[in-house]
Amino acid sequence: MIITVTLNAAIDKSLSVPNFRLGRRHRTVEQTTLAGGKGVNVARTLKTLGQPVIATGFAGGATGTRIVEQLTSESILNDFVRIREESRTNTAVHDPTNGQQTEINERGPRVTASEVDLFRDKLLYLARGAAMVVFAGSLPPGVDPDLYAELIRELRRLDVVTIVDTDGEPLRHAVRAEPTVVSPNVLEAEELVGHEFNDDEDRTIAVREMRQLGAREAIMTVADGCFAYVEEAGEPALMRVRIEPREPVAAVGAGDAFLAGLRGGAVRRPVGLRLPRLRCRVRRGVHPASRCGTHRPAQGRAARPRGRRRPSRARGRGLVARQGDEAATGCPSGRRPVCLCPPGVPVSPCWPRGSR
Ligand SMILES: O=P(O)(O)OC[C@@]1(O)O[C@H](CO)[C@@H](O)[C@@H]1O
Repeated sequence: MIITVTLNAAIDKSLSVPNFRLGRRHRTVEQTTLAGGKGVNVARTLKTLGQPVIATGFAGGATGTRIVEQLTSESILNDFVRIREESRTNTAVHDPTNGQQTEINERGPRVTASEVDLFRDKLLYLARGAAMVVFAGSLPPGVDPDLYAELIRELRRLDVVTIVDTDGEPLRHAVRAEPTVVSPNVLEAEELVGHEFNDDEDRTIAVREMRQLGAREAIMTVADGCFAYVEEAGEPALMRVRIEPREPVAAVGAGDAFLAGLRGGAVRRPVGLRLPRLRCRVRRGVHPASRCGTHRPAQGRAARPRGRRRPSRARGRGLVARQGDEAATGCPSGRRPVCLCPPGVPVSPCWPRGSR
């Protein structure tokens, strides 16, 4: 189970306004409203990918009720703390003539100390059945900027993976609490490390710096993918992942969907939080026998003699290929891989021993 935390949930209003100009009156040609906030968007994508997920956070007033009802109508499990003040509405204006988007986010409701206490209790209770908690988005007024950091420390004690995507002071505190992954966008990352990035070298240095600040892994999203410093079989690995450009459906929440896809793939794998090797420029190549050319099994596990394997959570859940699964793995050499591909990706072919 993955839990997503959205302390400043919103109704996202997206307006399509051709030839949008400041200081003028416009009429929309299209408009949509959707329950949002970064954690809610992550939950929606995880649900679409078939991952068990619960969305939590604060929801207040009629807008809060609307957020909860909309999530429920989308069959997204949710358990929000109801607060006295009204949840916010965020507005994005999209101009189809030039593709530009202008976003205006409200600050959100004032949350009281007792409402924060209720949330803390709820999260720590839910986390007992969770593999991962994703903290995403801004904090509403009244919430201590240290809250994410405090919860990350608590969750580390429960052995729960923590992912943080926020900005400003909450991000600075959170990264020092040693989360498993920190995942800001470029602007948020520049603010965190304290300098601007002019080229890819600066961006690569930045993900390394974020790791030095405390995060075990750092992933910085950019327009065409991400820069990442992650653990590969226990070793740190720097990666530049490029994603093929696609026709955008909506610009709001693209980074949240990216994070959900990446983490949804990682949660089922027993060790580390590996990036799928899709279109990665990595230090080591992909084995030529690879049918899909993108995946390989966990190193060491396939080579360990039978009977001496450490039990893994994923294997216990029957999520990885085992001895005798030739038909499933399509392994040409007869060696059985332990496939750690992300869900939804065909089972990886064999990665012979010692070929790395
Ligand atoms: O004000 P925050 O919490 O930083 O961001 C909120 C927000 O802009 O982020 C999402 C897109 O990433 C939207 O659903 C939402 O309105």
